[in-house]
Amino acid sequence: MTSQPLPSASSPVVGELTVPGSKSETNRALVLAALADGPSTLRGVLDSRDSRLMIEALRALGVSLEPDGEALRVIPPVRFRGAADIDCGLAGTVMRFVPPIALLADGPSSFIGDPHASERPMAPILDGLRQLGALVSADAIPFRLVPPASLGSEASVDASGSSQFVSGLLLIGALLPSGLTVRHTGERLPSRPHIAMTVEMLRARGVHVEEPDERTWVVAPGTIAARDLTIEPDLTNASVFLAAAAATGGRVTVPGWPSSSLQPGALFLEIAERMGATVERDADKVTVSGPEQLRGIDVDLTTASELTPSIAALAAVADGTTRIRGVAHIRGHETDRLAALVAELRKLGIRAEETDDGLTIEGGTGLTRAEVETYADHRMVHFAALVALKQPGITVTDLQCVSKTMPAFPQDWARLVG
Ligand SMILES: O=C(O)C1=C[C@@H](OP(=O)(O)O)[C@@H](O)[C@H](O)C1
Ligand SMILES: C=C(OP(=O)(O)O)C(=O)O
Repeated sequence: MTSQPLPSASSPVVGELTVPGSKSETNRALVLAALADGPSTLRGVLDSRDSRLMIEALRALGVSLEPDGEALRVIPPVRFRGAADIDCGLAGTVMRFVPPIALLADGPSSFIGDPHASERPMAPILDGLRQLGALVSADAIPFRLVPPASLGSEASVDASGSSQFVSGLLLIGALLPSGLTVRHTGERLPSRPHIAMTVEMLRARGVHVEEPDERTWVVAPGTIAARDLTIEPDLTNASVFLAAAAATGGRVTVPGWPSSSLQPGALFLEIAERMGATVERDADKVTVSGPEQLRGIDVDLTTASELTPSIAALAAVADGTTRIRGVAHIRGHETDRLAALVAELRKLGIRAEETDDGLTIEGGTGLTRAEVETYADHRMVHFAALVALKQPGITVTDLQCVSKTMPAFPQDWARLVG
Protein backbone atom coordinates (compact mmCIF):
# COMPACT_ATOMS: atom_id res chain seq x y z
CA MET A 1 0.00 0.00 0.00
CA THR A 2 1.43 3.40 -0.92
CA SER A 3 1.54 5.88 1.89
CA GLN A 4 -0.44 9.08 1.60
CA PRO A 5 0.57 12.63 2.49
CA LEU A 6 -1.26 14.43 5.26
CA PRO A 7 -1.76 18.21 5.18
CA SER A 8 0.29 20.45 7.42
CA ALA A 9 -1.20 23.71 8.70
CA SER A 10 0.64 26.79 7.46
CA SER A 11 -1.82 28.91 9.49
CA PRO A 12 -4.16 28.25 12.41
CA VAL A 13 -6.98 25.81 11.55
CA VAL A 14 -10.30 27.69 11.49
CA GLY A 15 -13.71 26.41 10.47
CA GLU A 16 -16.94 24.58 11.28
CA LEU A 17 -17.69 20.93 10.75
CA THR A 18 -20.71 18.65 11.23
CA VAL A 19 -19.80 15.07 12.10
CA PRO A 20 -21.91 11.95 11.41
CA GLY A 21 -23.62 9.76 14.00
CA SER A 22 -22.00 8.08 16.99
CA LYS A 23 -20.68 4.58 16.35
CA SER A 24 -21.51 3.46 19.89
CA GLU A 25 -25.05 4.84 19.87
CA THR A 26 -25.73 3.63 16.30
CA ASN A 27 -24.70 0.05 16.96
CA ARG A 28 -26.62 -0.09 20.25
CA ALA A 29 -29.71 1.43 18.59
CA LEU A 30 -29.52 -1.16 15.79
CA VAL A 31 -29.23 -4.04 18.26
CA LEU A 32 -32.03 -2.75 20.49
CA ALA A 33 -34.30 -2.16 17.47
CA ALA A 34 -33.57 -5.74 16.37
CA LEU A 35 -34.52 -7.06 19.82
CA ALA A 36 -37.59 -4.83 20.22
CA ASP A 37 -41.29 -5.69 20.34
CA GLY A 38 -42.05 -3.96 17.01
CA PRO A 39 -40.60 -1.85 14.16
CA SER A 40 -38.37 1.18 14.85
CA THR A 41 -37.29 4.09 12.67
CA LEU A 42 -33.73 5.28 13.29
CA ARG A 43 -32.40 8.63 12.03
CA GLY A 44 -28.87 9.97 11.92
CA VAL A 45 -27.55 6.39 11.70
CA LEU A 46 -23.80 6.33 11.11
CA ASP A 47 -22.84 4.94 7.71
CA SER A 48 -19.40 3.39 8.26
CA ARG A 49 -17.73 -0.01 8.15
CA ASP A 50 -18.65 -0.84 11.77
CA SER A 51 -22.32 0.08 11.31
CA ARG A 52 -22.53 -1.77 7.97
CA LEU A 53 -21.05 -4.86 9.60
CA MET A 54 -23.68 -4.58 12.34
CA ILE A 55 -26.48 -4.21 9.79
CA GLU A 56 -25.27 -7.24 7.82
CA ALA A 57 -24.87 -9.32 10.98
CA LEU A 58 -28.42 -8.52 12.08
CA ARG A 59 -29.77 -9.24 8.58
CA ALA A 60 -28.06 -12.64 8.67
CA LEU A 61 -29.91 -13.36 11.92
CA GLY A 62 -33.25 -12.57 10.25
CA VAL A 63 -33.76 -8.86 11.03
CA SER A 64 -35.14 -6.59 8.29
CA LEU A 65 -33.22 -3.29 7.99
CA GLU A 66 -34.29 -1.13 5.06
CA PRO A 67 -33.80 2.53 4.15
CA ASP A 68 -36.86 4.71 4.65
CA GLY A 69 -35.92 8.04 3.07
CA GLU A 70 -33.00 9.34 5.13
CA ALA A 71 -33.90 6.96 7.98
CA LEU A 72 -33.52 3.23 8.57
CA ARG A 73 -36.55 1.07 9.31
CA VAL A 74 -35.77 -1.94 11.50
CA ILE A 75 -38.22 -4.84 11.82
CA PRO A 76 -37.34 -7.65 14.25
CA PRO A 77 -37.96 -11.26 13.16
CA VAL A 78 -40.47 -13.50 14.92
CA ARG A 79 -37.48 -15.70 15.84
CA PHE A 80 -33.76 -15.07 15.17
CA ARG A 81 -32.22 -17.66 12.88
CA GLY A 82 -28.72 -19.06 13.27
CA ALA A 83 -26.25 -17.85 10.62
CA ALA A 84 -22.87 -18.95 9.28
CA ASP A 85 -19.76 -16.76 9.00
CA ILE A 86 -21.09 -13.57 10.57
CA ASP A 87 -18.34 -11.05 9.77
CA CYS A 88 -17.27 -8.91 12.73
CA GLY A 89 -14.49 -7.12 10.80
CA LEU A 90 -12.48 -5.40 13.52
CA ALA A 91 -15.57 -3.99 15.24
CA GLY A 92 -15.66 -4.48 19.01
CA THR A 93 -19.36 -3.64 19.09
CA VAL A 94 -20.17 -6.33 16.51
CA MET A 95 -17.98 -9.07 18.02
CA ARG A 96 -19.27 -8.39 21.58
CA PHE A 97 -22.94 -7.41 20.92
CA VAL A 98 -24.00 -9.92 18.23
CA PRO A 99 -22.99 -13.30 19.79
CA PRO A 100 -25.41 -12.71 22.70
CA ILE A 101 -28.21 -12.29 20.11
CA ALA A 102 -27.12 -15.58 18.52
CA LEU A 103 -27.87 -17.17 21.90
CA LEU A 104 -31.56 -16.45 21.18
CA ALA A 105 -31.49 -17.99 17.67
CA ASP A 106 -33.10 -21.20 16.43
CA GLY A 107 -29.76 -22.82 15.54
CA PRO A 108 -25.96 -22.46 15.61
CA SER A 109 -24.07 -19.39 14.35
CA SER A 110 -20.43 -18.86 13.51
CA PHE A 111 -18.33 -15.70 13.68
CA ILE A 112 -15.33 -14.56 11.66
CA GLY A 113 -13.38 -11.29 11.37
CA ASP A 114 -10.32 -9.41 10.11
CA PRO A 115 -6.89 -10.97 10.76
CA HIS A 116 -6.36 -8.85 13.89
CA ALA A 117 -9.87 -9.61 15.20
CA SER A 118 -8.53 -12.90 16.60
CA GLU A 119 -6.18 -10.90 18.85
CA ARG A 120 -8.97 -8.88 20.43
CA PRO A 121 -10.10 -10.21 23.83
CA MET A 122 -13.28 -12.29 23.67
CA ALA A 123 -12.83 -15.06 26.26
CA PRO A 124 -14.70 -13.36 29.14
CA ILE A 125 -17.90 -12.69 27.16
CA LEU A 126 -17.79 -16.10 25.48
CA ASP A 127 -17.44 -17.63 28.92
CA GLY A 128 -20.42 -15.52 30.03
CA LEU A 129 -22.44 -17.01 27.16
CA ARG A 130 -21.36 -20.50 28.24
CA GLN A 131 -22.64 -19.70 31.74
CA LEU A 132 -26.00 -18.92 30.10
CA GLY A 133 -25.96 -22.36 28.47
CA ALA A 134 -24.29 -21.88 25.07
CA LEU A 135 -21.71 -24.21 23.59
CA VAL A 136 -18.88 -22.06 22.21
CA SER A 137 -16.09 -23.68 20.20
CA ALA A 138 -13.16 -21.33 21.00
CA ASP A 139 -12.08 -18.36 23.12
CA ALA A 140 -11.51 -15.93 20.26
CA ILE A 141 -12.64 -15.21 16.70
CA PRO A 142 -13.33 -17.45 14.74
CA PHE A 143 -15.80 -19.46 16.83
CA ARG A 144 -19.11 -21.29 16.56
CA LEU A 145 -21.92 -20.84 19.05
CA VAL A 146 -24.71 -23.34 19.68
CA PRO A 147 -27.64 -21.92 21.65
CA PRO A 148 -28.99 -23.98 24.55
CA ALA A 149 -32.45 -25.47 24.92
CA SER A 150 -32.88 -23.61 28.16
CA LEU A 151 -31.26 -20.28 28.98
CA GLY A 152 -29.59 -19.32 32.28
CA SER A 153 -29.90 -16.02 34.10
CA GLU A 154 -26.50 -15.27 35.70
CA ALA A 155 -23.11 -14.47 34.23
CA SER A 156 -19.88 -13.45 35.98
CA VAL A 157 -17.31 -11.85 33.69
CA ASP A 158 -13.97 -10.16 34.14
CA ALA A 159 -14.56 -6.99 32.12
CA SER A 160 -11.19 -5.39 32.86
CA GLY A 161 -10.31 -6.00 29.18
CA SER A 162 -13.41 -4.29 27.77
CA SER A 163 -16.63 -2.73 29.04
CA GLN A 164 -18.27 -4.25 25.94
CA PHE A 165 -18.38 -7.65 27.71
CA VAL A 166 -20.87 -6.17 30.19
CA SER A 167 -22.77 -4.13 27.58
CA GLY A 168 -23.15 -7.09 25.22
CA LEU A 169 -24.73 -9.25 27.91
CA LEU A 170 -26.97 -6.49 29.28
CA LEU A 171 -28.44 -5.81 25.82
CA ILE A 172 -30.18 -9.24 25.69
CA GLY A 173 -30.89 -9.54 29.45
CA ALA A 174 -34.59 -8.63 29.27
CA LEU A 175 -35.28 -11.37 26.71
CA LEU A 176 -33.95 -14.19 28.88
CA PRO A 177 -36.78 -16.08 30.61
CA SER A 178 -35.63 -15.07 34.11
CA GLY A 179 -33.83 -11.85 33.17
CA LEU A 180 -30.09 -11.52 33.76
CA THR A 181 -27.67 -10.68 36.54
CA VAL A 182 -24.20 -9.68 35.31
CA ARG A 183 -21.30 -9.50 37.78
CA HIS A 184 -17.93 -7.98 36.97
CA THR A 185 -15.23 -9.98 38.75
CA GLY A 186 -12.07 -8.08 37.77
CA GLU A 187 -10.07 -5.35 39.49
CA ARG A 188 -10.58 -2.54 36.99
CA LEU A 189 -13.50 -1.61 34.75
CA PRO A 190 -12.75 0.69 31.80
CA SER A 191 -15.18 2.82 29.80
CA ARG A 192 -17.98 3.03 32.39
CA PRO A 193 -19.77 5.74 30.39
CA HIS A 194 -20.27 3.16 27.64
CA ILE A 195 -21.96 0.82 30.15
CA ALA A 196 -24.06 3.77 31.35
CA MET A 197 -25.03 4.38 27.71
CA THR A 198 -26.21 0.75 27.43
CA VAL A 199 -28.20 0.99 30.66
CA GLU A 200 -29.76 4.32 29.72
CA MET A 201 -30.75 3.08 26.26
CA LEU A 202 -32.34 -0.03 27.80
CA ARG A 203 -34.25 2.08 30.35
CA ALA A 204 -35.43 4.40 27.56
CA ARG A 205 -37.06 1.30 26.03
CA GLY A 206 -38.90 0.34 29.22
CA VAL A 207 -36.38 -2.24 30.46
CA HIS A 208 -35.94 -2.37 34.23
CA VAL A 209 -32.21 -2.35 35.09
CA GLU A 210 -30.86 -2.10 38.62
CA GLU A 211 -27.27 -1.54 39.72
CA PRO A 212 -27.16 -2.76 43.34
CA ASP A 213 -23.43 -2.03 43.50
CA GLU A 214 -20.76 -0.83 41.14
CA ARG A 215 -19.95 -4.29 39.79
CA THR A 216 -23.45 -5.79 39.45
CA TRP A 217 -26.30 -5.19 37.00
CA VAL A 218 -29.72 -6.83 37.27
CA VAL A 219 -31.99 -6.78 34.20
CA ALA A 220 -35.62 -7.78 34.75
CA PRO A 221 -37.28 -10.06 32.20
CA GLY A 222 -39.68 -8.34 29.84
CA THR A 223 -39.94 -6.79 26.41
CA ILE A 224 -37.75 -4.11 24.84
CA ALA A 225 -40.06 -1.38 23.55
CA ALA A 226 -39.55 -0.31 19.94
CA ARG A 227 -38.50 3.33 19.78
CA ASP A 228 -37.87 5.83 17.00
CA LEU A 229 -34.80 7.94 17.65
CA THR A 230 -32.17 10.27 16.22
CA ILE A 231 -28.54 9.32 16.86
CA GLU A 232 -26.18 11.92 18.37
CA PRO A 233 -23.10 13.00 16.40
CA ASP A 234 -19.94 11.05 17.22
CA LEU A 235 -18.16 13.20 19.80
CA THR A 236 -14.91 11.19 19.72
CA ASN A 237 -14.61 11.79 15.99
CA ALA A 238 -15.67 15.43 16.49
CA SER A 239 -12.91 15.89 19.03
CA VAL A 240 -10.23 15.20 16.40
CA PHE A 241 -11.35 18.32 14.50
CA LEU A 242 -11.53 20.35 17.72
CA ALA A 243 -8.03 19.09 18.54
CA ALA A 244 -6.82 20.58 15.22
CA ALA A 245 -7.77 24.01 16.58
CA ALA A 246 -6.12 23.26 19.92
CA ALA A 247 -2.86 22.20 18.24
CA THR A 248 -2.56 25.17 15.87
CA GLY A 249 -3.92 28.14 17.85
CA GLY A 250 -6.97 27.95 15.59
CA ARG A 251 -10.71 27.96 16.18
CA VAL A 252 -13.05 25.09 15.23
CA THR A 253 -16.81 24.80 15.82
CA VAL A 254 -18.87 21.60 15.87
CA PRO A 255 -22.67 22.05 15.69
CA GLY A 256 -25.15 19.50 17.04
CA TRP A 257 -23.28 18.93 20.33
CA PRO A 258 -25.82 17.44 22.79
CA SER A 259 -26.49 19.41 26.00
CA SER A 260 -25.65 16.25 27.92
CA SER A 261 -24.20 13.03 26.55
CA LEU A 262 -22.92 9.71 27.80
CA GLN A 263 -20.39 9.58 24.99
CA PRO A 264 -16.90 9.73 26.49
CA GLY A 265 -15.86 11.98 23.60
CA ALA A 266 -17.62 14.79 25.51
CA LEU A 267 -14.74 14.64 28.03
CA PHE A 268 -12.38 15.95 25.36
CA LEU A 269 -13.57 19.48 26.14
CA GLU A 270 -12.26 19.53 29.70
CA ILE A 271 -9.02 17.82 28.69
CA ALA A 272 -8.43 20.43 25.97
CA GLU A 273 -9.07 23.18 28.55
CA ARG A 274 -6.54 21.65 30.92
CA MET A 275 -3.99 21.67 28.08
CA GLY A 276 -4.60 25.41 27.59
CA ALA A 277 -7.38 25.56 24.98
CA THR A 278 -10.56 27.62 25.41
CA VAL A 279 -14.00 26.03 25.07
CA GLU A 280 -17.15 28.04 24.30
CA ARG A 281 -20.71 26.77 24.05
CA ASP A 282 -23.51 28.57 22.24
CA ALA A 283 -26.76 26.60 22.13
CA ASP A 284 -25.80 23.34 20.38
CA LYS A 285 -22.47 24.63 19.07
CA VAL A 286 -19.13 23.90 20.71
CA THR A 287 -16.08 25.92 19.75
CA VAL A 288 -12.50 25.13 20.76
CA SER A 289 -9.79 27.77 20.37
CA GLY A 290 -6.15 26.86 20.70
CA PRO A 291 -3.57 28.74 22.77
CA GLU A 292 -0.21 29.90 21.43
CA GLN A 293 1.31 26.76 22.97
CA LEU A 294 -0.40 23.75 24.58
CA ARG A 295 0.92 22.38 27.88
CA GLY A 296 1.40 18.76 28.92
CA ILE A 297 -0.91 17.30 31.58
CA ASP A 298 -1.39 14.26 33.79
CA VAL A 299 -4.67 12.67 32.73
CA ASP A 300 -6.61 9.52 33.64
CA LEU A 301 -8.46 8.30 30.53
CA THR A 302 -10.05 5.18 32.14
CA THR A 303 -13.50 6.45 31.22
CA ALA A 304 -12.56 7.79 27.78
CA SER A 305 -9.79 5.59 26.41
CA GLU A 306 -10.94 6.15 22.80
CA LEU A 307 -9.40 9.63 23.12
CA THR A 308 -5.88 8.32 23.79
CA PRO A 309 -4.48 8.61 20.23
CA SER A 310 -5.68 12.23 19.83
CA ILE A 311 -4.46 13.25 23.28
CA ALA A 312 -1.11 11.56 22.54
CA ALA A 313 -0.82 13.70 19.38
CA LEU A 314 -1.58 16.88 21.34
CA ALA A 315 0.94 15.78 23.98
CA ALA A 316 3.63 15.48 21.29
CA VAL A 317 3.22 19.14 20.36
CA ALA A 318 2.54 20.43 23.91
CA ASP A 319 5.26 21.82 26.14
CA GLY A 320 6.41 19.47 28.90
CA THR A 321 5.51 15.97 29.95
CA THR A 322 2.10 14.34 29.51
CA ARG A 323 1.16 11.26 31.49
CA ILE A 324 -1.82 9.24 30.26
CA ARG A 325 -3.08 6.74 32.84
CA GLY A 326 -5.83 4.13 33.21
CA VAL A 327 -5.73 2.70 29.68
CA ALA A 328 -3.92 -0.65 30.00
CA HIS A 329 -6.84 -2.32 28.22
CA ILE A 330 -6.26 -0.42 24.95
CA ARG A 331 -3.53 -2.97 24.25
CA GLY A 332 -6.59 -5.01 23.11
CA HIS A 333 -8.16 -2.36 20.90
CA GLU A 334 -7.92 -2.30 17.07
CA THR A 335 -4.19 -2.74 17.63
CA ASP A 336 -2.03 -2.61 20.76
CA ARG A 337 -2.48 1.16 20.91
CA LEU A 338 0.14 1.75 23.62
CA ALA A 339 2.86 -0.04 21.64
CA ALA A 340 1.71 1.58 18.37
CA LEU A 341 1.71 5.10 19.79
CA VAL A 342 5.16 4.71 21.37
CA ALA A 343 6.62 3.30 18.15
CA GLU A 344 5.16 6.06 15.98
CA LEU A 345 5.98 8.88 18.44
CA ARG A 346 9.61 7.73 18.48
CA LYS A 347 9.70 7.70 14.67
CA LEU A 348 8.56 11.33 14.85
CA GLY A 349 11.46 12.15 17.16
CA ILE A 350 9.40 12.35 20.36
CA ARG A 351 10.50 10.68 23.60
CA ALA A 352 7.72 8.34 24.70
CA GLU A 353 7.48 5.39 27.09
CA GLU A 354 4.85 2.78 27.80
CA THR A 355 3.88 2.50 31.46
CA ASP A 356 1.85 -0.29 33.10
CA ASP A 357 -1.39 1.46 32.30
CA GLY A 358 -0.58 4.21 29.83
CA LEU A 359 2.03 6.47 28.28
CA THR A 360 4.56 9.14 29.19
CA ILE A 361 5.25 11.62 26.39
CA GLU A 362 7.89 14.40 26.41
CA GLY A 363 6.38 17.00 24.11
CA GLY A 364 7.30 20.30 22.56
CA THR A 365 10.73 19.25 21.31
CA GLY A 366 9.80 19.47 17.61
CA LEU A 367 8.87 16.70 15.20
CA THR A 368 10.73 15.02 12.38
CA ARG A 369 9.02 13.90 9.17
CA ALA A 370 8.08 10.23 9.12
CA GLU A 371 5.74 7.68 7.63
CA VAL A 372 3.21 6.86 10.35
CA GLU A 373 2.00 3.25 10.42
CA THR A 374 -1.75 2.86 11.12
CA TYR A 375 -1.89 -0.85 12.10
CA ALA A 376 -5.41 -0.86 10.51
CA ASP A 377 -6.50 1.43 13.37
CA HIS A 378 -8.69 4.39 12.43
CA ARG A 379 -7.59 6.33 15.50
CA MET A 380 -3.92 6.02 14.48
CA VAL A 381 -4.94 8.03 11.39
CA HIS A 382 -6.38 10.68 13.74
CA PHE A 383 -3.07 10.69 15.61
CA ALA A 384 -1.08 11.04 12.39
CA ALA A 385 -3.35 13.75 10.97
CA LEU A 386 -2.94 15.84 14.12
CA VAL A 387 0.86 15.61 14.35
CA ALA A 388 1.12 16.28 10.60
CA LEU A 389 -0.46 19.71 11.14
CA LYS A 390 2.77 20.77 12.87
CA GLN A 391 5.36 19.17 10.57
CA PRO A 392 5.27 19.13 6.75
CA GLY A 393 6.10 15.83 5.05
CA ILE A 394 4.33 13.39 7.38
CA THR A 395 2.60 10.52 5.56
CA VAL A 396 0.32 7.69 6.69
CA THR A 397 0.27 4.09 5.49
CA ASP A 398 -3.48 3.41 5.30
CA LEU A 399 -5.71 6.45 5.29
CA GLN A 400 -8.76 4.38 4.29
CA CYS A 401 -8.96 2.52 7.60
CA VAL A 402 -10.78 5.62 8.95
CA SER A 403 -13.86 4.14 7.24
CA LYS A 404 -14.31 2.06 10.41
CA THR A 405 -16.18 4.97 11.99
CA MET A 406 -15.94 7.97 9.61
CA PRO A 407 -15.46 7.29 5.89
CA ALA A 408 -15.53 11.02 5.05
CA PHE A 409 -12.65 11.85 7.42
CA PRO A 410 -10.02 12.43 4.66
CA GLN A 411 -12.27 14.82 2.70
CA ASP A 412 -13.54 16.64 5.79
CA TRP A 413 -10.01 16.96 7.15
CA ALA A 414 -8.67 18.30 3.84
CA ARG A 415 -11.52 20.82 3.68
CA LEU A 416 -10.94 22.06 7.23
CA VAL A 417 -7.16 22.07 7.20
CA GLY A 418 -6.48 22.68 3.51
O1 LIG B 1 -19.38 0.04 23.92
C1 LIG B 1 -18.87 0.80 23.12
O2 LIG B 1 -19.51 1.35 22.20
C2 LIG B 1 -17.43 1.09 23.24
C3 LIG B 1 -16.80 0.83 24.42
C4 LIG B 1 -15.36 1.08 24.63
O3 LIG B 1 -14.70 -0.17 24.56
P1 LIG B 1 -13.65 -0.67 25.69
O4 LIG B 1 -14.37 -0.77 26.98
O5 LIG B 1 -13.18 -1.97 25.14
O6 LIG B 1 -12.59 0.40 25.71
C5 LIG B 1 -14.79 2.01 23.57
O7 LIG B 1 -13.40 2.10 23.68
C6 LIG B 1 -15.21 1.56 22.19
O8 LIG B 1 -14.68 2.40 21.19
C7 LIG B 1 -16.73 1.65 22.07
C1 LIG C 1 -11.91 0.81 20.58
C2 LIG C 1 -12.62 1.21 19.52
O1 LIG C 1 -13.49 0.46 18.80
P1 LIG C 1 -14.27 -0.90 19.05
O2 LIG C 1 -15.74 -0.52 19.11
O3 LIG C 1 -13.96 -1.72 17.84
O4 LIG C 1 -13.79 -1.50 20.33
C3 LIG C 1 -12.50 2.59 19.01
O5 LIG C 1 -13.29 2.95 18.09
O6 LIG C 1 -11.63 3.37 19.48
